Amino acid sequence: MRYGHSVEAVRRAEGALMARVPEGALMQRAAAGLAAAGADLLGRVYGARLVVLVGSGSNGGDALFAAARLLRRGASGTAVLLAPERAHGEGLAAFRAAGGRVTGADGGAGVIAHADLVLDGITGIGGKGGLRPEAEPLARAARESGAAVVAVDLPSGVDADTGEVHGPAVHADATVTFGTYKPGLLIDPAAERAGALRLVDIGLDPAELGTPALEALQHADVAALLPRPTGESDKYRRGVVGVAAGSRRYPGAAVLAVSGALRGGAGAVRYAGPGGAAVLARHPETLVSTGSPHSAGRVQAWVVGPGLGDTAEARTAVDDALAADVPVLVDADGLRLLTPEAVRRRTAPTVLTPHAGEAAALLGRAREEVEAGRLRAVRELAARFGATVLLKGSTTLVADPDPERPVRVNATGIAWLATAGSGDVLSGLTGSLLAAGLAARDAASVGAYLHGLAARLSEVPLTALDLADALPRAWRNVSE
Ligand SMILES: NC(=O)C1=CN([C@@H]2O[C@H](COP(=O)(O)OP(=O)(O)OC[C@H]3O[C@@H](n4cnc5c(N)ncnc54)[C@H](O)[C@@H]3O)[C@@H](O)[C@H]2O)[C@@H](O)CC1
Ligand SMILES: [K+]
Repeated sequence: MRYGHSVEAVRRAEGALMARVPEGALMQRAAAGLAAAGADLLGRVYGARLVVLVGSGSNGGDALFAAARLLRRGASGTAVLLAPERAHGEGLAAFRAAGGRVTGADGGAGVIAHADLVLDGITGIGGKGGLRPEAEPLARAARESGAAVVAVDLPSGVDADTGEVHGPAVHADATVTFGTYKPGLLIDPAAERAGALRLVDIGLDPAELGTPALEALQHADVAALLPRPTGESDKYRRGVVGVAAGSRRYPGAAVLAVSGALRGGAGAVRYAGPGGAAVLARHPETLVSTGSPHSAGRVQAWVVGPGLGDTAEARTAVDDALAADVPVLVDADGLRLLTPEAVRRRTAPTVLTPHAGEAAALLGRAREEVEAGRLRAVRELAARFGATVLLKGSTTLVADPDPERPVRVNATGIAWLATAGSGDVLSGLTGSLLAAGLAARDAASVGAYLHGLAARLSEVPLTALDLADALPRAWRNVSE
């Protein structure tokens, strides 16, 4: 598992550790890790040209000490001081002693143009708001130069706790972060500014960090959660997933949701609705009925919504599924037929899987607002509906109705997933994991993980059916 902790938690753990170690020791650990990452990126340190962007806090101190280490290995460097009177004194002294030159913000763009490596030490976890006006041209110059841009702890200008970006921010090729990941490094739009992530252990005590704000499953976590048949399993004990999707108008959604469901580990898939003929043509193993979920027979979880349309039958399908005392996943058209009260009344878990536009409609807000503040939106939806909410996007988030539990973030997705029907496959897959017995947030986060991985393992441009076909490869990939 990869964890992200809030700034408050980091400050608390750092404070406790600082009381136990000699003054300056943490900054030296940070600087050593940062210098090592810089050296790896450069390949050859001797003769490399460095530029250090230095703000007024300890983030600049880290950058200056790291640069001093690289200068002692034969690099040359210039520090661009954004607040000359407030730059980290000891860091600056070490940098000068190692032969570093110093300039003001005005001289920055010129040196950046010839740099091999730019260290962004403008702000870290102490930063508020976007970059200040004097820093903006430097961030732009860094991005336009051929230099590798390494953010120190965080790309300056992004919000560490939420992943929001208020105004201009540094765009890094890599970020070297200290002690623990910060939520902003894992959630878009900030995550996209961070580039490749590298975590440097500075000795923070996990007990002092406390419960993370965010967690991201890794291969081993997913492998441990995947349902596996045992010697005693039969198809019913493995779980039956019901799919109420598709309509006369959109029969394809039925086929795609069933495709995902067949690859999610349940023992059998029941389909209920008007798309049965199309489903059987592609998946003869499906148990098909034409009525609503109520008359479809026993299942351990329902998936309702993809391609349902907004007819009376669609409404009945959603109401029927919600009335069943089993986990229910509601997606796409189904989301438009929901009320928070109907979801809150349920005792079995409910999973909602909106994309940003659907989430915006549920919250009564603009889509851009949801995209800019994904963490806030997913938490708010989970609280309002008392449901597990999977907010789709480049960094998919899964929030539990219990606000104390960390939000899960999935980073396996790729841009090619934005293709028609891809969400239908995800619904079927996640519903199948629910039917196989996974808890709601595990089913949602494992579903998102496998779905993204399947995309990575597919030929591109990919189609939704390719994704379903690639799921066994994703399954194998995490299990190996
Ligand atoms: N506290 C610790 O024990 C350690 C801290 N470390 C580093 O210290 C950083 C935190 O240091 P600080 O608390 O000094 O905070 P920062 O260095 O992140 O920034 C705070 C300073 O920036 C100014 N500032 C705030 N928003 C700004 C903006 N938008 N534009 C320009 N300036 C802005 C503030 O006035 C303040 O002077 C971490 O991110 C990490 O890099 C590391 O050295 C490891 C140890
Ligand atoms: K930074």
